[in-house]
Amino acid sequence: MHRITADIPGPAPYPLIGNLLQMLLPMDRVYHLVDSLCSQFGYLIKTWYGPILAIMVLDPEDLQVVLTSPTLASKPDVFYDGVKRVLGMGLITLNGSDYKRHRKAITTSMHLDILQDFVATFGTNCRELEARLDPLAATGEVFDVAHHLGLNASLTVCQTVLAAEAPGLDAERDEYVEIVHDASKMMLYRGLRPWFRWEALFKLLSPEYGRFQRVVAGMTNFANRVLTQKMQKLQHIAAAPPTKRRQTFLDKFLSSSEANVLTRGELLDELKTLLFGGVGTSMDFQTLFMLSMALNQGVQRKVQQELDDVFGSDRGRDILATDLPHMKYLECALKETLRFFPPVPVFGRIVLQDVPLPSGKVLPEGCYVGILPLWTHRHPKYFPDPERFDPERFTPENSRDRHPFAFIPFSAGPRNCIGQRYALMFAKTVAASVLRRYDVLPDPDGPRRLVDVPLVGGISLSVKGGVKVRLRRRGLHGLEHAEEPPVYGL
Ligand code: HEM
Repeated sequence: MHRITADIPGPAPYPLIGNLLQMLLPMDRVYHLVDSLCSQFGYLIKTWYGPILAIMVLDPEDLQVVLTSPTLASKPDVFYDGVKRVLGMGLITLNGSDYKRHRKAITTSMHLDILQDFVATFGTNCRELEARLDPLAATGEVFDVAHHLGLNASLTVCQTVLAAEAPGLDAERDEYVEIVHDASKMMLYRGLRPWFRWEALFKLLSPEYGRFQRVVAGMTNFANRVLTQKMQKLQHIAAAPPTKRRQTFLDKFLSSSEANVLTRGELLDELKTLLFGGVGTSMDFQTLFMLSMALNQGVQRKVQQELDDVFGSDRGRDILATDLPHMKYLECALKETLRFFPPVPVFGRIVLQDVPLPSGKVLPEGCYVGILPLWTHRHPKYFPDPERFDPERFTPENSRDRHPFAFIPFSAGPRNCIGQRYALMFAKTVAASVLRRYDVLPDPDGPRRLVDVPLVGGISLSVKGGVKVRLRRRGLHGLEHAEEPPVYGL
C-alpha cells in the first residue's frame, strides 16, 4: 500500500497510530482539520487511521470513478460500526447481496406517484409549524429554528413514510428529535475511534458510553412503537371495507409483493434507517436554508417575489404539488444551500480491488475512501468564488457544463440517496410556507457571513449552538417591509 500510494500526498503518519492523534479533536474542530489538510495537500489526501489507509477523494473526476465503480460499492466496517450499532443493518450500512435485496424491495415503494401525494401532508403540517412560528414572529425574538423544523420533520416523516397518523407519539417525537441530533454526533465519534469497536473497551474508557446507549435505545424504541402501531392498524383496516385513504411508504410496502422479502427485524432496521435518514437530514437542510436566507437578504427577496407570483395575495392557501415546479429560483436557492452546507458532509467506501484514478494515481485494494462533499462543493475549479452564496449557479444554463460529480449532496451512482426527491419536495414546501409568510432575519449577535457559521462534526452537519434567527410577518400585499433589514452576502 505504501508503495502504490507513495505519490499521494498527506500528513506524515506516526508509527502504528498513523494520523489518529490529529483526528481526535473535539467535534467542533473536525472541519478545521479537513480545511487545513485540503489547503496543504489538495483534493486527494492520504491519511492513516491507525494501520488502515484512508484516502480522501475530493475531486469530481476521481469521484466519478469511485462512485460508479462496482468494486467500490461497500461501506467500510470500522467507520460504519457506530452507525450499525445505532441503525442496525439497513440500506445505509448493508453490503453485498443483502443490500441489493433490501434496495430493490424498498425503492419500488418510493416512487414519484406516492411522493406527489405527500405534498398535501407536507402542506398540512406547515400549518402546525406556522401556528408555532406566529407568536415568535409577533415578538420578533431570537429563537432556534432547528427545534421547530425538527419537530415538523419528525411528524412529517412519521406520517408519510410510516403511518398515516402518528397519534400518541407527540411526546416521543420531541425526544426523538433530540436523539437524532445526538445520534449523528455519536456515530461519528465512535467511527473516528476504531478501538471503541470493542464494546467492553468503549464501556470502560469512554465518557460517552451512557449517551451512546441512550441513543441506541431511543432509536429502537421509537421505530418499534411506530411499526407495532402500524401493524395493528393494518389488521384493523384489512377487516374493514376498503376506503380511499392516502398511502404512506409503509402502507405501500406492506401491501406489495415485496413485503415478504424482509423479515420483521430487517424491516425494523429499515424503518430506523428511513426515519434517521429522513428526519435528521431534512431538519438540517431546512435549518441551513433558513440561515442562508437570513444572511442573504437579497436572495430571500427574490425567492419571495417568485412566491408572490405563484400565490398572489392568497398567501394562506394550500400548497399543491402542481405549485412546486413553478418555484424555480427557490429550487436554485435550495441547491445552493446543499452545495454550501451538504447535510451529509462525510461518507465512505472500501476498495475491494485496485482502482486506477484519472489522475494516474491508484486506490489500493483494502484502503478506505472518504467522500466529503463539503470540500468538493467548494472546489474553485467547479464553483468559482466558492464562498459566495449564489443560487444562479444552479440555473439550467449555468449547470449544463458542470462536471456531473461536482455536486453530490445525495451521493451519486448505485448507492445514491433514495430520499432525494422526497427531501427536495419537502424542503420546497416548508421553505415556501415560511417565506411567503415571514421575513427571516439574522440573530444580531450571530455570524454575519455564511463562511463564519461554526459547524459541528457529525454524520450530518449541524451548527454549534443551534441556528438562531428572527422572524417578521410580511405585509399582506406585495413586498412591504416596515424596516429594511441589514443586507449581508449578496
Ligand atoms: C437533504 C436531505 C438528504 C440528504 C442530503 C441525504 C444524503 C444522503 C447521502 C449522501 C447518502 C449516501 C450515504 C452513504 O453512502 O453512506 C444517503 C443515503 C441514503 N438516504 Fe439520504 N439524504 C437526504 C434525505 C433522505 C430522506 C428524506 C430519506 C428517506 C426518507 C433518505 C434515505 C436514505 C437512505 C435509505 C440511504 C441509503 C441508500 C443506499 O445506500 O442504498 N435520505 N443520503
